[in-house]
Amino acid sequence: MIRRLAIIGVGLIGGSLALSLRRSGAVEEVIGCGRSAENLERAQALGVIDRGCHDPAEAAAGADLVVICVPLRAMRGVFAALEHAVEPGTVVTDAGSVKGSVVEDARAVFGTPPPWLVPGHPIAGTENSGVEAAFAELYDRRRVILTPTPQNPQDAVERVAAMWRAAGAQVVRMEADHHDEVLAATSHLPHALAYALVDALAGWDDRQEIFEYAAGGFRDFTRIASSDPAMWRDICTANRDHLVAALRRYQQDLGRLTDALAAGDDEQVLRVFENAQEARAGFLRLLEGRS
Ligand SMILES: NC(=O)c1ccc[n+]([C@@H]2O[C@H](COP(=O)([O-])OP(=O)(O)OC[C@H]3O[C@@H](n4cnc5c(N)ncnc54)[C@H](O)[C@@H]3O)[C@@H](O)[C@H]2O)c1
Ligand SMILES: O=C(O)C(=O)C[C@]1(C(=O)O)C=C[C@@H](O)C=C1
Repeated sequence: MIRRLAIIGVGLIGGSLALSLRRSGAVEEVIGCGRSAENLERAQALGVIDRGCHDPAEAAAGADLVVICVPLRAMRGVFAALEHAVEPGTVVTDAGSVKGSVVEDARAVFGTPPPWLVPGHPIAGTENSGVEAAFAELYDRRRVILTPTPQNPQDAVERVAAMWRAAGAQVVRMEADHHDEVLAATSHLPHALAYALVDALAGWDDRQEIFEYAAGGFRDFTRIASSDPAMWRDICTANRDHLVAALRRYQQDLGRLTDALAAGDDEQVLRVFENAQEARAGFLRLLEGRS
């Protein structure tokens, strides 16, 4: 049971966490921290938080768990605000989509990452932002990756893991750089490709006609290009090296497919499509296996 939970950044991710913990009866009181009074009032009206404030230090006072759910660019400022505010026994975690940059931010503010800060990342989300988009089921059977630092005591890591399990998620641990390499391929690359595709087509001369006759395939492929551009700028630049490597590798594969098509190598084109279909079926089985 969490007596007092502080959510810094009450949007899709933080709001959904509060709702899922309320659903399971795992939290007594939720304090929300944000910049705009209007958003905090909305969060309170939606039953996401019990009360709000603007200062992370005030939100953290007396909390047993603090979860930082702000865009990556705001992470360092929140750490600075928490520096002298975290009381003994309080554990802090975050939901940032890149973990190496969060540890770097912690080093920049604290020197050594503090024992009470356990970095984490829920692998769940949607293309919608803000507290209005939050829902209690977001983390059901989804993975949460924790990337503990050498400074973290075991009980702090376990406290964060127990919170995510109470929210419905399955928790795994990983080294931060490995996390960033894997997520570059499965999350950051697809987002970059979706944005790039829609941006490219929007710039073609006959764009009116292109969008006029696009349907389900185009909508499914590009859903994630509706995500918040600033948030994704932060994610892609925070994971620049791994994302650039993934993009270059993908460009090579796309180049080979382009060559096969241009050369009339229909067998090769079919091989690529068959491999992809089989691999995606395996991915869907993996997802179903978790439900
Ligand atoms: N959206 C996703 O699919 C997803 C999935 C997993 C993790 N994440 C990560 O979770 C974090 C939050 O993403 P989200 O989708 O909930 O975004 P969001 O825009 O829905 O919510 C972020 C909230 O933080 C607030 N905020 C910004 N700067 C702040 C500051 N300095 N102090 C306090 N509040 C501040 C914003 O006003 C907003 O209410 C990001 O770091 C993102 O990388 C996102
Ligand atoms: O489903 C979506 O819309 C998402 O973008 C969720 C998604 C992803 O799967 O890439 C996005 C960012 C995260 O850090 C984790 C999950």
